[in-house]
Amino acid sequence: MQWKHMCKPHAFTVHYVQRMKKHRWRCKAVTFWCSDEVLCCHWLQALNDLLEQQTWRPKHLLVYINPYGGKKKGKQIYENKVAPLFSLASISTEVIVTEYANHARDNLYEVNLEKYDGIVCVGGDGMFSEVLHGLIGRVQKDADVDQNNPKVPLSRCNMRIGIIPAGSTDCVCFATVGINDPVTSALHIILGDCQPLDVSSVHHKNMFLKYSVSLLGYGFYGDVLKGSEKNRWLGPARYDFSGFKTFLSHRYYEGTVCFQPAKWAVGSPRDKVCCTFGCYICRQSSKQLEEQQRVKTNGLESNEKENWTVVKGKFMAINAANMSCACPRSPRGLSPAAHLADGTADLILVRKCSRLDFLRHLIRHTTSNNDQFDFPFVDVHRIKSFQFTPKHFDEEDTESTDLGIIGKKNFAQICTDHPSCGCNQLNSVWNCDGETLEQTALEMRVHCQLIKLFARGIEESQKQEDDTNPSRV
Ligand SMILES: CCCCCCCCCCCCC/C=C/[C@@H](O)[C@H](COP(=O)(O)O)NC(=O)CCCCCCCCCCCCCCC
Ligand SMILES: Nc1ncnc2c1ncn2[C@@H]1O[C@H](COP(=O)(O)OP(=O)(O)O)[C@@H](O)[C@H]1O
Ligand SMILES: [Ca+2]
Repeated sequence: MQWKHMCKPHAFTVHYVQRMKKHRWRCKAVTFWCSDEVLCCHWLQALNDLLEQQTWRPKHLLVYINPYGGKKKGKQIYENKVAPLFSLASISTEVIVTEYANHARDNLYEVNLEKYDGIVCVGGDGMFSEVLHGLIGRVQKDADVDQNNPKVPLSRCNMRIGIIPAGSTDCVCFATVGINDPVTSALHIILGDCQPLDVSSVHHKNMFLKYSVSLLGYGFYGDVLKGSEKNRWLGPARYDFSGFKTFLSHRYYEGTVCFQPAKWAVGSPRDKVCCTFGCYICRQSSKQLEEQQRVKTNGLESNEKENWTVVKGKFMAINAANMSCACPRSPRGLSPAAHLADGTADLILVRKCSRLDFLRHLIRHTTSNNDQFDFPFVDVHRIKSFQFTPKHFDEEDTESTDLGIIGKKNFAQICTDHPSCGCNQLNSVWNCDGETLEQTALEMRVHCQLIKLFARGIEESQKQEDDTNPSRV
């Protein structure tokens, strides 16, 4: 709210949020005029008192900008679209434009977090991942939690993160806000929205590798990412180019997947209902998970061996989606019914199939009412953890096999398995929220609601949600 002193009559301006089409929000203003100065002051006082009571709204923010993300417009987007809104809302900021990869992550280990009510990340999913690792790592360090222990319960992060989309895919923003629009994201931050988010930890034996909030994918999405890296100069189009090439190469990879189903979970990956604002399934599932954990720690349940399901095979893709992974390329995402905060991930196994079938499966990601899981070569499971071991995995010789390059000894074997492609690529790489992982054998575990975002999930479409009859927040 802003007040302008005008000689006569007296006036003040209220800025508010208006909902537009397709989850877009805009800041609008209305000016109230009054000839009675005392009455005007009373109104101002009352409105300011109401604003003061909204303690969940941030007042001090720490902002990291990746100037090289997406179309390299991060700094411009922040300065032109976001900073003016923050100053209108009387939010003070400390802005750091990153100078090198991992600058934001390293900085978060040093900075005095108590000075801030939240962190803002201007960039893509890779930049968000950096901030995520900095914040979670910092909180574990302060709480003396060993991140290398895959079984240890992690300490929750209360500091919220806001994402201003300025990257290539921006799927974390799209899947939590409903649109990649810097102004909309800035308004969610200003209003102090809060959306808890599941985070998966990824380990190789007893070594911590990475956290993932969106996609942990092997095979197709790993190869797309790897192939895109040398074409970073193409900007966001590098993924389409690499996607096309990866599709043509039509590789499959052998290995064993073991997973633990999330038995407590209320929903299933084939549900028609999606995760929305105030999601009932997230609330119910996380409550049941907490109850299950309470029973376990109280020793009321015998230490029964937890069920593991084992699937061995030849896979085009193995995708663990912590959230829908909706993005402009795929508006419903890799797993449309996945939830943001239910403590589970959806494990999608796409087995070896023909090129045409794989194309049909991919195309279904782009349309709104087709089920991409409705194929005999696709299985999907709601899980709490999984492990993957590639077939060509030599414990003694991890490094050379992890590079995926076969030695002479194995060559005959790959030629019979893989006659057509003529490549010597045995293993794929993992795509972990847009970063490639060195190791191919790994385990993943979901940590329910480990972090919080300045977002509120996807609001269900309302009839009045159009430009002619907008609704106000
Ligand atoms: C035929 C068209 C098929 C389109 C299928 C689209 C599926 C898209 C699913 C997207 C999942 C996104 C998960 C998020 C990953 C991000 O973390 C991560 C990093 O983002 P950042 O750069 O912002 O930091 N992004 C990515 O890994 C990019 C994944 C993009 C995949 C695009 C695949 C395009 C496939 C095109 C196939 C074309 C076949 C044509 C045959 C004639
Ligand atoms: N100043 C910088 N110089 C080089 N790389 C950076 C810098 N700041 C961040 N990065 C890295 O750039 C990568 C991609 O950033 P991101 O914002 O996700 O863009 P995109 O969506 O185009 O991939 C991330 O891995 C991040 O760590
Ligand atoms: Ca989830």
